[in-house]
Amino acid sequence: MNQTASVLVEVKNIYLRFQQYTALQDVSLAVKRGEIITLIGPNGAGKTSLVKVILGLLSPQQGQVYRHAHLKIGYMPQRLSIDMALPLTVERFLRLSGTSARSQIHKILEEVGGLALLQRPLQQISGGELQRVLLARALLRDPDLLVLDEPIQGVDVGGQYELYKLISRIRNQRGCGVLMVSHDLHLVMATTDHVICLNQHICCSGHPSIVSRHPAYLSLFGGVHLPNDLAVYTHHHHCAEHSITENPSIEPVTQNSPANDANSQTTQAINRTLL
Ligand SMILES: Nc1ncnc2c1ncn2[C@@H]1O[C@H](COP(=O)(O)OP(=O)(O)OP(=O)(O)O)[C@@H](O)[C@H]1O
Repeated sequence: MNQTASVLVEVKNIYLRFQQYTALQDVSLAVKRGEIITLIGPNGAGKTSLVKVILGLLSPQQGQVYRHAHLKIGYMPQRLSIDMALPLTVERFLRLSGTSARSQIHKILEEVGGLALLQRPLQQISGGELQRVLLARALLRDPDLLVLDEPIQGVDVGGQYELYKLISRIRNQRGCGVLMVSHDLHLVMATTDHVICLNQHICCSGHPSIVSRHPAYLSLFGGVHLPNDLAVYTHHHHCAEHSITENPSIEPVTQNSPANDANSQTTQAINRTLL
């Protein structure tokens, strides 16, 4: 079996600088179909910047970005750039992303447990309800890859757990890949396959139970007592556990090769949904 066939996106050896400040150093990762990958790291670690590089919204100074041909991405941004004073129902807001079919909007809102919100004014719904609406918007394109930048913002603790369970259920039912950003590893532990701990570079990565005991993770997020019988994970800076060597169905799209039509359409579609 071709191990690289299910890779949806891959970035290799990314360096990103803002003027003199280096936000990302030698970062590599890949997301496969059916897999949930979580990026964790402290404030300013470069998580959103990395997401934007993957989406094609930021161009790194070095490195390569590959996206599967005709990849459809559903993106849930960290911040909603919309004037909340605008009188906009949830349904109208979802229609702004280009979907006119009412039945489709109903179906997706039902999937995220938000059908009752359909005719509610957007500015009156709670933080947790808004996150479900934003998730619905990301799903409207029937994405191969869901990219969720801090999906639990503004959600209370019980709601956070429910939202992660919902994301996991969506992955199981749709078989899409999920890349999400989180601040709290323990909340996502049960619902993520692979964690990447980022602090400009990749400090450690692997299964959440391993990362949660890794010295680099502990030095960033504070220690817990380790049981003696737990295996110690070997730390690799700049590791790329899903590295691929060759895949004709994966297309390079960064600076050394112009974006093809499908990829530029993806980027345009993402930009449209950013409002
Ligand atoms: N457009 C920009 N111009 C200059 N600096 C930027 C820009 N975007 C991000 N940065 C800087 O890059 C660093 C990484 O920012 P980024 O938003 O990627 O971090 P983050 O890990 O997502 O943080 P948070 O958890 O607080 O959202 C920060 O120091 C930020 O100030």
